[in-house]
Amino acid sequence: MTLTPVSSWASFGGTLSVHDHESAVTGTTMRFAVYSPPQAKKGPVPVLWYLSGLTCTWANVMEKSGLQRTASEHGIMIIAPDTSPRGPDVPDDDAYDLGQGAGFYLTATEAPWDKHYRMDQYITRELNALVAANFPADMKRQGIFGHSMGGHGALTLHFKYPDTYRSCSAFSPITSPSRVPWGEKAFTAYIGPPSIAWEQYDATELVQTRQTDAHILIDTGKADQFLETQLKPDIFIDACETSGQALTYRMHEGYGHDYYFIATFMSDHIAHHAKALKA
Ligand SMILES: N[C@@H](CCC(=O)N[C@@H](CS)C(=O)NCC(=O)O)C(=O)O
Repeated sequence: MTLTPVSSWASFGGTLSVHDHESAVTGTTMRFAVYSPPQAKKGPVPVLWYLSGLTCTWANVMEKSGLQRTASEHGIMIIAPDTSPRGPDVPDDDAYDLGQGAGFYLTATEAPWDKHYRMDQYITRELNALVAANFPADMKRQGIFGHSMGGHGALTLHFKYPDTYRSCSAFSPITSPSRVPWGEKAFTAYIGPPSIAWEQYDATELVQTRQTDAHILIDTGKADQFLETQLKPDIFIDACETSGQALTYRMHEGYGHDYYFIATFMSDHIAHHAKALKA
């Protein structure tokens, strides 16, 4: 698998680089970014995956969250994949919450989405192998976090692959997509009408049977415009209490759904993963 370099910048003693590659899983050219900390010049470092939200690419978190400073201090590599396959031949929708930019980290089974939309397989298998082969990454020490739709992706991939993604956190995640409009719309389009298949992509369902040894950290703003309609923290908090999943869920007065909020708490999240992965 060949990587095509797109851009590269020095940052906090490390390197932020962007790469393209042909994906056998999505059948498209995929783009992702890597922040490699200075410690990676001496040997493999822990890897932290950041899954972005609706409408985003690799760029939002790398340009707006300021993660490079703390990732550099802790010696953590950060990988930011795209949020969907893209291109003129990839099905799309006029709405921002379906199609390109809205892959929901699942494998679509419904036409026309089923040909390219396989973001969970892309991230857990193909991009994982690419990172292992091309970067000084210690693949035995991986964590995962994300925002909104990407927070949902991080939670579900952690519950499904706890031995791969040993630590987990999220900013303003959708925690029960089966019960909210964003999820209902995307799941119906990608995997068909409500069925047992919905449960395997729903963090609130997964935590009931697949609770892990990790301590999950979640931050959400009390002024988030999606709080009551799309995020519904209480459903997930209750499910974690019932199943015994360790969770710290912090609600922050005045903060919204944006990267000003994420930037405020980014260093806490990287420190949380560094501690769990013993960076
Ligand atoms: N722009 C959309 C909302 C999409 C949105 O808020 N996306 C979040 C993730 S769910 C985001 O991170 N947007 C990009 C950014 O803030 O840089 C709308 O019209 O309501």
